[in-house]
Amino acid sequence: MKAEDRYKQMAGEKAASFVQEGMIVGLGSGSTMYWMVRKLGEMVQKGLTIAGIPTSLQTEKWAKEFGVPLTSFAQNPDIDLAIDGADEIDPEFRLIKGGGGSLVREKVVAAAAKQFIIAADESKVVSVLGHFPLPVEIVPFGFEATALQLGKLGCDPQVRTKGNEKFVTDNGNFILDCSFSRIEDPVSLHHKIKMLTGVVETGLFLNMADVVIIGDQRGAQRMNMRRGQR
Ligand SMILES: O=C(CO)[C@H](O)[C@H](O)COP(=O)(O)O
Repeated sequence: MKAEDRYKQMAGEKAASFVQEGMIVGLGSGSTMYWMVRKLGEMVQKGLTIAGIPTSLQTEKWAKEFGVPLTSFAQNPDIDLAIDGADEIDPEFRLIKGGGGSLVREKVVAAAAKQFIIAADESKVVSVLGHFPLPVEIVPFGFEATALQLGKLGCDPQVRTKGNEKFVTDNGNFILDCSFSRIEDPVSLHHKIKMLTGVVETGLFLNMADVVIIGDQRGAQRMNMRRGQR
């Protein structure tokens, strides 16, 4: 196994240890979450009673495969704990997410959760957000016009593709990947993008993460948030 995958496994499994008896758990998406969901499956086999709300169809499949019971917002609109991965994490725990294309469901679940934990390998920690192209989910109708408006904010939006086709999210939408290089003011950028007609959601997760667990060569440890920022 590559070092990066081992770090993801360590971080994902450590995040699973935060889950307690009786919790409703938001199950994030991406390869780090594979390990988290797998670990939860083992914990359930040993007697833990929980129910998960998956943030993607892929995560739902993993949960079923590993025997993690699922529930829905209709039955449980309050989530005790959401766990997810990230594409970039800055010192104030601001995130870029959506590399896997599940950002809308991930954000809905995280916003409904009392606590939000991020698990990632060390490569995701950055001093300034923006090197990873910011995913923005948009409705397909008139996406060319939405892309034009987004470009005026200082990026060159690229429609995400899968093979020869446009990538379609679990919500039936498209994703524009927007390279800004350095996002100096994530709050302002998020609001500007959200104001554009046709935009569903941005991959900027601001003031949401409570705990960040990073896997590296020393194991999996909690990252300290830079003080005085929230
Ligand atoms: O935001 C996400 C999916 O939309 C993922 O959490 C993010 O892309 C990290 O993925 P991985 O754990 O595979 O590195």
